[in-house]
Amino acid sequence: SHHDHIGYMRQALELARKSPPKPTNYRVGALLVDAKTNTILASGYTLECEGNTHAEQSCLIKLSEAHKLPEEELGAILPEDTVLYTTVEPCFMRLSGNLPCVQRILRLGKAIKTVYVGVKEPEKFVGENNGRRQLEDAGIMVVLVEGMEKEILEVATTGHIKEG
Ligand SMILES: Nc1nc(=O)c(N)c(NC[C@H](O)[C@H](O)[C@H](O)COP(=O)(O)O)[nH]1
Ligand SMILES: [Zn+2]
Repeated sequence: SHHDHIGYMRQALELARKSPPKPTNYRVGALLVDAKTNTILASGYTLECEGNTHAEQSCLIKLSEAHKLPEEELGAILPEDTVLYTTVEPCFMRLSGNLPCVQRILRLGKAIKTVYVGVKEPEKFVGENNGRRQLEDAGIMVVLVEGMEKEILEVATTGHIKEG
């Protein structure tokens, strides 16, 4: 139910608050959840893992380390009802040139069934984010969990220079 989604999105937002503010990215929190058993498989926040990492990417890196598998092979071990919660929708392009999280999700095949997002990505860095379309074309549902947009964006943009 929406209530459960809000609960997980709140947890993801708490994770986002751990991210060190930076003017060139967003502070995001993410959870990989087994929706059948309601258990958290991995959590992550922006810059948690070594290097210039995204929240969703950090979840996958941690699972990759736990299972001693390359990230792109995690589809083999993820439960069939795996879903992703992320406070900001997965990136489709990154100014750093690193592999976007939409591609990381797509290369896992059918492993991730649904992506729950707290907000669409603002157009500040890369313009209109069309990643949602790529996910849906691959049969992955993208669901906007409404009600937390303001606080998610406040946390996401803490490191940004405020105009005016
Ligand atoms: N969903 C999502 N999770 C994150 O953890 C994060 N930082 C972003 N941010 C999206 C934004 O478009 C990119 O941060 C910029 O495009 C800069 O790219 P880098 O992050 O330096 O690779 N988006
Ligand atoms: Zn990303």
